[in-house]
Amino acid sequence: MDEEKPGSFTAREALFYHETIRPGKIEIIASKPMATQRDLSLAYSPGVAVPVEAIAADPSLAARYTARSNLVAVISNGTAILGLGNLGALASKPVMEGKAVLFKRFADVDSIDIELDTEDPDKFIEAVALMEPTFGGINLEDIKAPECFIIEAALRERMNIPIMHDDQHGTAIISAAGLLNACHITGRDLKDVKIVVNGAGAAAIACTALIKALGVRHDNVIMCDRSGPITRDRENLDQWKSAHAVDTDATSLEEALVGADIFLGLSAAGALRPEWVAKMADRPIIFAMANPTPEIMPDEAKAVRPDAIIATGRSDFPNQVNNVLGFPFIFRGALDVQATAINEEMKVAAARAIAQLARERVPDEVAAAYGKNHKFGTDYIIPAPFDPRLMEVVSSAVAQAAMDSGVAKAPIADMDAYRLQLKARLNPTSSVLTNTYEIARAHPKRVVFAEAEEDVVLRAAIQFRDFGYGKPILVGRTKAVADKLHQLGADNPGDFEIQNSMDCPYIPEMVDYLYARMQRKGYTERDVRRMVNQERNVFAALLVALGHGDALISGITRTFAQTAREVNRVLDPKPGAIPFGIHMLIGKNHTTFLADTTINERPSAPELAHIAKETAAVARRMGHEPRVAFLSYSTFGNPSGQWLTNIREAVAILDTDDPGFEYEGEMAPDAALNPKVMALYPFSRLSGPANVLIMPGLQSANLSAKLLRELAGNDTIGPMLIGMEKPVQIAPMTAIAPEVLTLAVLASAGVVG
Ligand SMILES: NC(=O)C1=CN([C@@H]2O[C@H](COP(=O)(O)OP(=O)(O)OC[C@H]3O[C@@H](n4cnc5c(N)ncnc54)[C@H](OP(=O)(O)O)[C@@H]3O)[C@@H](O)[C@H]2O)C=CC1
Ligand SMILES: CC(=O)C(=O)O
Ligand SMILES: [Mg+2]
Repeated sequence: MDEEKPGSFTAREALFYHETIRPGKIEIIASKPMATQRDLSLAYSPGVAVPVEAIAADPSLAARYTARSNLVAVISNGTAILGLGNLGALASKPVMEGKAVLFKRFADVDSIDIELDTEDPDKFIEAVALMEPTFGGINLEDIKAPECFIIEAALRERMNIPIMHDDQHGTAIISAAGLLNACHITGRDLKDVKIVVNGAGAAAIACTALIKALGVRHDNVIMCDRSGPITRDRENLDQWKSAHAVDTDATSLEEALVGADIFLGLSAAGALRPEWVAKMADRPIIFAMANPTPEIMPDEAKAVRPDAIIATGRSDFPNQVNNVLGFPFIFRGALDVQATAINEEMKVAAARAIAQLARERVPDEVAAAYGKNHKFGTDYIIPAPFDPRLMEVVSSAVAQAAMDSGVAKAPIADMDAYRLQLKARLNPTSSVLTNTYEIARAHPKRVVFAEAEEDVVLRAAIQFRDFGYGKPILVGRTKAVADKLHQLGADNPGDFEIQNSMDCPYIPEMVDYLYARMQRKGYTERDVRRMVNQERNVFAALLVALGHGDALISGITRTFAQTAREVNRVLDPKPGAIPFGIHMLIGKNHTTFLADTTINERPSAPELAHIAKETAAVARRMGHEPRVAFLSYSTFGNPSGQWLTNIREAVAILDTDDPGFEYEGEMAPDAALNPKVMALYPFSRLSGPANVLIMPGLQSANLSAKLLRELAGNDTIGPMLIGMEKPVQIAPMTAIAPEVLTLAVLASAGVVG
């Protein structure tokens, strides 16, 4: 590979990536504790004998007591590594490790690579078949044709778990999805299109079979291999190639391409020349899918045919048609229903689900990951691999098709619940917030977005409306906001309520209201009028104060302190309340509330007690039974120190108030969170690890929230502002649209505020 690859990486960087941290790309992590003698006894001898005997008596229990049902082998012999050819089993290992990582990253499927050093299909088949007890599924990879067809067919016959040769069927599903969409965009009907397929190996044969099953006519497809078009009169064709032979006068790829609508390349780097592309039909569709270097580079094709839709297998160009969009999600769905096979119905369902997804609005996580706004069209015919919706949409479609076609051993009873579970599987935040989203949807409120001219805010507001969480009220210059709504592709942009302080009918009542509050603080009516007209947070807060909106979200364009100051001119704390902030930390298996992370520098004992009660109430509203720990560097007086008094007094206040939840303190984080350390304090009133942590001061609180996010990889929501008379949320200036949306939904659902 060249040393410099424009816009992406050098060969040295690729080697460094593979070498650094630890060699390779995977490691195995235990899913159970293995810290004590007891853990050892349970996990290994003698405890392990119990599940052994249970599985011997009932093999289906392997799904319950072992990792098998979520474990897929990626198996190759290295005879067709990407488009690099037969470089042997060992050399294929980086690709197979990579596929294993993609299984985990995109669909939470555990996966291990296996490289078999044989080109003999019989030996390969025997080796894989013997591994059936180990795996819930087998993903065959980079095995050349025609051996791959023999191997896959034999294994499907012999084994009772899903087997898929990814280069055949994964690729076929994705390219079919891309093709459906490219034809839709160019106004073509599959039954009329003329296609040239270059390559007649594993991927090409399977892709061609699938598009024919979807309606492309046999005689409209010319397949070429290294010797040119595969015609009926060619000799020595194997059964897989001859199945796609046609009668044609074309004697070369170049001739076959004259007037063709579509080029499907599954062959080798540079196999397609620009001058041949020039002879294709109007608005040609070019899928140059050879990896790592396509049959033609997109800029070369565009130079001769600016009207073309171009896709490659690579992630550094638009339209990545690559089986990574398929295999993780196809196996996820197949494993979840314990499918005995991956059949045609499941493949077609996956292809249609992927094609449909590309036509829907792209969420902001994806726009943020790719640094651009994908919109269905020439440069976006297929979803991007980091699109978090893929798992929910594709896996559920595959699972449903497996059930409908009778290959599911464990059908799913509640598909809606399964979809939610899929969504939560990669993103624990979404499961933690499911309730909140439902509450917001059930009682939609009017939320004022104070900074609607900002892209992130406007995207959040659009989704707030489109997902049915409530009615956004957009504050900004009317034309600027309206233009942005068009730019961002909002549906029915005219339906949004835009409030502009320059022409707002509520200005007189706003000025009266604010003047009454500020006249004895040294402000003239004119000062107040200017403030209402010029300070968007003041104007937005006034909309809420006067009942023209129910909640307020701001924070993107000013610091937290400044935004809070402006809002405070208009809105007061709730009677008797102390405003403070909560960060919610979401890990894979825990949700923790941390307070006050935002406002009170050294809270007094009554303030700490108040913060504890309010935070416990928020935790409960979000579905968590609160166990509150007042944190300190000291656990029950050890070591002693001068800063403990107000924490102890706060605990004493709760003792008197009997607040109806568990609390304890003062304690260090390990005594609050680690069961073994907790056991040293049997008198502690916490029945389990704390999930609400009341911090002794702002320094430690704010630092902890940020450290836990940066170093421990927790997802963080917040700060969530508590204690204002109307729900107000102030997003961090660095927030992206999904974070703004979450805060808006939390405010609207009345869960915080
Ligand atoms: N984007 C994606 O997701 C995927 C892309 N691919 C790519 O598809 C290609 C083929 O992979 P796979 O099917 O697994 O491999 P195979 O070894 O099974 O097949 C290779 C095929 O390509 C043909 N071929 C090679 N060079 C040329 C050429 N210059 N002109 C015409 N045909 C040629 C071979 O012809 P012959 O039969 O005459 O030897 C053979 O039919 C690879 O580049 C691979 O990276 C594969 C899977 C997924
Ligand atoms: C993507 C893939 O599987 C290949 O190129 O072989
Ligand atoms: Mg492959």
